[in-house]
Amino acid sequence: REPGLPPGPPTIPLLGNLHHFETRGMYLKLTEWAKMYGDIYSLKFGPTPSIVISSPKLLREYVDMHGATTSDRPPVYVAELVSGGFELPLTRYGETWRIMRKAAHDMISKEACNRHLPIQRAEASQLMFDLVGSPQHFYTHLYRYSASVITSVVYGVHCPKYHDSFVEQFDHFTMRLEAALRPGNSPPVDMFPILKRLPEFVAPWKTRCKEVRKQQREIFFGMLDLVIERLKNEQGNECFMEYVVERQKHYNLDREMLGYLGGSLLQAGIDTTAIFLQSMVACIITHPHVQLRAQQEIDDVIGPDRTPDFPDIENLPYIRALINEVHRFCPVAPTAIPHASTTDLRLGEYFVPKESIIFLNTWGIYRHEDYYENPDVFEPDRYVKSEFGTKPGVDPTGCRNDFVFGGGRRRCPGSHLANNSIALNAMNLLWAFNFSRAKDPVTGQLIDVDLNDVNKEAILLVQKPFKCQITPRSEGRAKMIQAQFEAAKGTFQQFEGRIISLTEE
Ligand code: HEM
Repeated sequence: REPGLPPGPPTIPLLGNLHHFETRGMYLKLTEWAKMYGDIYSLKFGPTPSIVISSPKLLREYVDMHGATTSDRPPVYVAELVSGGFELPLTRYGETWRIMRKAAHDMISKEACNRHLPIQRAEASQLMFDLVGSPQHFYTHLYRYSASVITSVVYGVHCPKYHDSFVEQFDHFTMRLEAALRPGNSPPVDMFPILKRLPEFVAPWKTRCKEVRKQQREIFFGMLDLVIERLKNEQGNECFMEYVVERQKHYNLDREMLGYLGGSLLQAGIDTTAIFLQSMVACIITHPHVQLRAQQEIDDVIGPDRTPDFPDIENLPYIRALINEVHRFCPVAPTAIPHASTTDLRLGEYFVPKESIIFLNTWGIYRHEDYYENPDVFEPDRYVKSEFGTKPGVDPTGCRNDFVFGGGRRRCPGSHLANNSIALNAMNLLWAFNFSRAKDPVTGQLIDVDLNDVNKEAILLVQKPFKCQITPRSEGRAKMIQAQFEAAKGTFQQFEGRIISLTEE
């Protein structure tokens, strides 16, 4: 470890800290080290220095306020093999990133998101309708919801079902992509670039990347061509990709960027929102007192005679607290996406060289005992008692409720779209249904759900599949859901285009 770097776990020659780095459940290891070495500490991945930031105050000082110098991404060779550096979340900080980010911003900024409310409302009606019909398939219903909102907004295509459809194919493709990119599934090429020269017959990870690249391009460019064709035939439906295709010159986007722009939004927007909703259901089942209080609030403010709508969230402080607590307790991206420095940095008493990796330890921040009372307990009430859920007397500098969306200039541009989806569905689901533990059909025993039982292999924080019972709160509510879904069909019509299959030429 070079002098000037923050302290950290002892290193060994050549590997640095690589030998005891845990890729499974990495956020837990990063947080364990934060408890030992402090809110900023350093690690060495081979020759590459990295720092880990684990407090609101330092995140603000060192990332949010140093946006110009901390917004790069570390090079990830496997990601370059797959998408040639064009996938927006992993694109290096430079002209390509700027062009693509600007276009994405024009579609999903806070103001632009108002245009997407009708389709989100219609999709949320279908989600409730699907849950009334086959509650046991809630996993795929939530995923379909999330996918269809993104495909409608980005490509103008509604996805009415999960099975045997684009949605299912995309879900499976995402698993293959994640397996190709997962740290640990390829040797540490970024630290030891000589490994890039390994021929394919001794490097099966290269073959995997090539295959995933082919499939990804089929999806991304297939969807793009669908939009171009629709425009040619004057059958446009005012989706985002039509808008940018028509202004391709204005944005300075070439075909490669266009393909990956839409694709990046698919990739970044679908899983994340679906995972949040799954985690929310798990938190509700495991905390019946929270469900009761949330339903009580909804009943008092909205009543049984209408379904909730976007503006209602302003009058539902407990539902807002519940959402914040789910983000805190089950952060979808527990280590965000690593940033990298583009210049040497002086951070307080430390010196961090150019091209260091910067980890935003979201999990560690949300479980920080100096900020949160009993951080390992799920308790939405903390956000009712204080704006940032923090304990009394905490200095609120840097505190916010959206650490889960990252920070600085790379902060998630989809947070407004995601927040609208999350708020509407949280209100709808609690208005419409009772959630409880499922019964084992053989023993009749209630099946426990363990919030700590997450898929440690995954990059995002995903609950392992769990069972639960979802029942409409009354016959009247089920009927209202049916009527609302019928009414939503008018909105879907606009987005009812042909959707290509991955296997189609
Ligand atoms: C609950 C839902 C979501 C969560 C938790 C989430 C979280 C994140 C995080 C942590 C990052 C990295 C931020 C950083 O580097 O500091 C990110 C980046 C990104 N997200 Fe999201 N996201 C969500 C939904 C969405 C949606 C709905 C979209 C688009 C439709 C989206 C598009 C993106 C894009 C394009 C990036 C890359 C930004 C860049 O590198 O400049 N996300 N997201």
